[in-house]
Amino acid sequence: MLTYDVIVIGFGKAGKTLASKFGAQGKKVAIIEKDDTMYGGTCINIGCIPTKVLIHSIETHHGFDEAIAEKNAVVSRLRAKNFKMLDDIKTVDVFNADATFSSNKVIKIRSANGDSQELTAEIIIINTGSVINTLPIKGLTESTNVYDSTSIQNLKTQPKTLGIIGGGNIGLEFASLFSQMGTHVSIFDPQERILAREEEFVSTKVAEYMAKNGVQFELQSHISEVKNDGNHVILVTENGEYEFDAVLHATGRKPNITGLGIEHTDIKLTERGAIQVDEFLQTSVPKVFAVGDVNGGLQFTYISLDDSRIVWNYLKGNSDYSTKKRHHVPYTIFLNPPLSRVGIDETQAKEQGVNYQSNTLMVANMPRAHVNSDLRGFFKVIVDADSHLILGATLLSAESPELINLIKMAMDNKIPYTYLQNQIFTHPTMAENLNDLFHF
Ligand SMILES: Cc1cc2nc3c(=O)[nH]c(=O)nc-3n(C[C@H](O)[C@H](O)[C@H](O)COP(=O)(O)OP(=O)(O)OC[C@H]3O[C@@H](n4cnc5c(N)ncnc54)[C@H](O)[C@@H]3O)c2cc1C
Ligand SMILES: NC(=O)c1ccc[n+]([C@@H]2O[C@H](COP(=O)([O-])OP(=O)(O)OC[C@H]3O[C@@H](n4cnc5c(N)ncnc54)[C@H](O)[C@@H]3O)[C@@H](O)[C@H]2O)c1
Repeated sequence: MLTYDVIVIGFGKAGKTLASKFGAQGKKVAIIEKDDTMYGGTCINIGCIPTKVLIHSIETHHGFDEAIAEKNAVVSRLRAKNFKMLDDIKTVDVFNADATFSSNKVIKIRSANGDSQELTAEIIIINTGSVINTLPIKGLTESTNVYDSTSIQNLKTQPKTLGIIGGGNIGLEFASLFSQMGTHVSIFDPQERILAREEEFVSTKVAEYMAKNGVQFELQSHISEVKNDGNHVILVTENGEYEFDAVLHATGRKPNITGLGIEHTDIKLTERGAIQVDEFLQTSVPKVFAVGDVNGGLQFTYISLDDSRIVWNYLKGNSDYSTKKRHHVPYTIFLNPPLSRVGIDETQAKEQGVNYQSNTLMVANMPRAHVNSDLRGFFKVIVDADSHLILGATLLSAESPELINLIKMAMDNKIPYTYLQNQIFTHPTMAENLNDLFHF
């Protein structure tokens, strides 16, 4: 049995950050990653980074083959860099093996060649991420030319037509990507409108821009079967049959606990199959933590990173910050133009009975938008009319993924909107429009 100070299962954002920090302090750390194409985790290898390289490449007028090559180059570079970052630390051992709990504090690791050994540590960090939620639709897994968010990134040729099952973050981002390449895309989703959690006019505007790129929406539709006709894929719905060169299914991701041997421990699961944690991400076993997607929280890389901060501080005896104190989590869906959100929107302000004011500014009225020759979108904010604090913002525009972080910072630091109204901003930028946006 090998004894460590800390064992990390999974090379995701939180796990690698903690392994690196403990290693830098001279702690003996084992980090176990079962897949040698996944050093750095989902984000770097099959998630955020490759998808955004593809989007950026296509938006800067590269073709399909070039975009795929660029994506492969970036991913290989970052994967190698991530591996080296930990492998170079003397007290950190990186194992390429499958990890399973034998008991609360003992992990059995098995490498591809069948070798196995047992490891133990007082502190164990579970960072096994999430896996694709494959719906039990007849023929979905058996049909050819049907892809998930990972396999579609390795397509050899650009499909002329693409059907997408699921109009969530992944479905919409791939729809935007492929439609900009000239592929005819159709999105199938049971909901009445895309982005159902956003205000209706946001959904309408996003749908309008996507439709201009040729995206078709098959909403309130239910797929009963997926089948092949030669090389084509047929989606069978109550409204008829639809034929495509390729189909992507993207209907959510679920915490990855398969094969972890949770049944050999006292770790509890939530009703939804995530690892149950407290506000410091500690499981029901003391000093065993679950960080990132596996604990059932928001599935973003920056949440996994924030989880690592909470665990790090907690283990250093600082319990000032916890998930209970995590506020104003922003997000961006990388469409064209991108949609970025933080805080509450007007519908939620009304529901909460807040005395609010709202303001909307159209991108077409912004000088920088004319420089960029992109007049699409709007900025909308909600403020508290009494305290002057910012309650939320929805930005549908170029550069919104950067701008939203500025608004989040103002919200976190309780900076009143009047400050942004009178702040000096460089010109011509999209940020300078915050002056007018906060002018009520
Ligand atoms: C297509 C796509 C696009 C995305 N885009 C964005 C985005 O733009 N922005 C954003 O913030 N988020 C995005 N996300 C979400 C983001 O990627 C995830 O929330 C984040 O990567 C989760 O990280 P994690 O720390 O939970 O673990 P992960 O990075 O998922 O790492 C878990 C690791 O554990 C390994 N593992 C699992 N089980 C075992 C075991 N038993 N033994 C050993 N190793 C094991 C896995 O192989 C994996 O490498 C995207 C996701 C996808 C799929
Ligand atoms: N930009 C980003 O930050 C980013 C990008 C991609 C993914 N992600 C993360 O990855 C997670 C997973 O993304 P996702 O798009 O798979 O999940 P999601 O939860 O965002 O969307 C799932 C979609 O599938 C639809 N759906 C459910 N059942 C269906 C059915 N039978 N037929 C057709 N559609 C059906 C839902 O209505 C929903 O629109 C996201 O929740 C997000 O946290 C983030």
